[in-house]
Amino acid sequence: MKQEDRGQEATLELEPAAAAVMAGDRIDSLREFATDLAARGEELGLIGPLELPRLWTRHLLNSAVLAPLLREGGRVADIGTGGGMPGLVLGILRPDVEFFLVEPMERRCLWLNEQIERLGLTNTHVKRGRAEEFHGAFEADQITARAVTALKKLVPLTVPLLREGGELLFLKGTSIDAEIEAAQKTLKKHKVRDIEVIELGADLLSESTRVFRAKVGIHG
Ligand SMILES: C[S@@+](CC[C@H](N)C(=O)[O-])C[C@H]1O[C@@H](n2cnc3c(N)ncnc32)[C@H](O)[C@@H]1O
Repeated sequence: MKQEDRGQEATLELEPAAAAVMAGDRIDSLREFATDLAARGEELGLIGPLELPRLWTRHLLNSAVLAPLLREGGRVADIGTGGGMPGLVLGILRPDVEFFLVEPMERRCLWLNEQIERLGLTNTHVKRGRAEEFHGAFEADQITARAVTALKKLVPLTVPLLREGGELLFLKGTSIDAEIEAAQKTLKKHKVRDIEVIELGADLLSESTRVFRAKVGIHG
């Protein structure tokens, strides 16, 4: 084993027991993605140099907590997928759902398409461009996003991509209450209702995840 390989092995987080519980029979594909992301993610600018020791908990499983919230047979648009979180992870975990991964950066789209092909994910498709470029081009039942922008800007980018009665599911940090406060006018304007902030993963992960969940429109 080369010296640099030993160095990487020492810093990469061991797979937590929760991974197999959360991924079920999709665990092998999730492991394949984790291995490639750990090996090439930093070089490709997909994850920061400090992320390897928390790749599973902070990135892969933090994304995976959304999987049980996705509607069976529905269509999900993940906005700003970057290196794959949460959209590609969810595409692995929920083969019954169709995913559109919306990402403007060419290099990231190439990476996502490579992973989709390698893992044989026939349910997952990359849409290269900014969310606003797809307004009127397609509709989703649910929209996911992580670390793209604050709620006040994210809502106008995403709501036009949602069908009536569709749902927003945004992975957010501790700033979410302040973000909701700052976005009050925008939320009202875009008919965002039934707003909840839910904590997910507390039973399985050392760190739970905060999710902004809301419906959009008058019906459904
Ligand atoms: C900080 S990265 C987060 C990537 C990934 N969601 C994650 O959590 O690891 C933000 C991503 O959003 C993308 N992005 C920024 N503005 C966007 C827009 N208007 N529509 C779609 N994607 C956007 C960027 O290209 C980038 O890949």
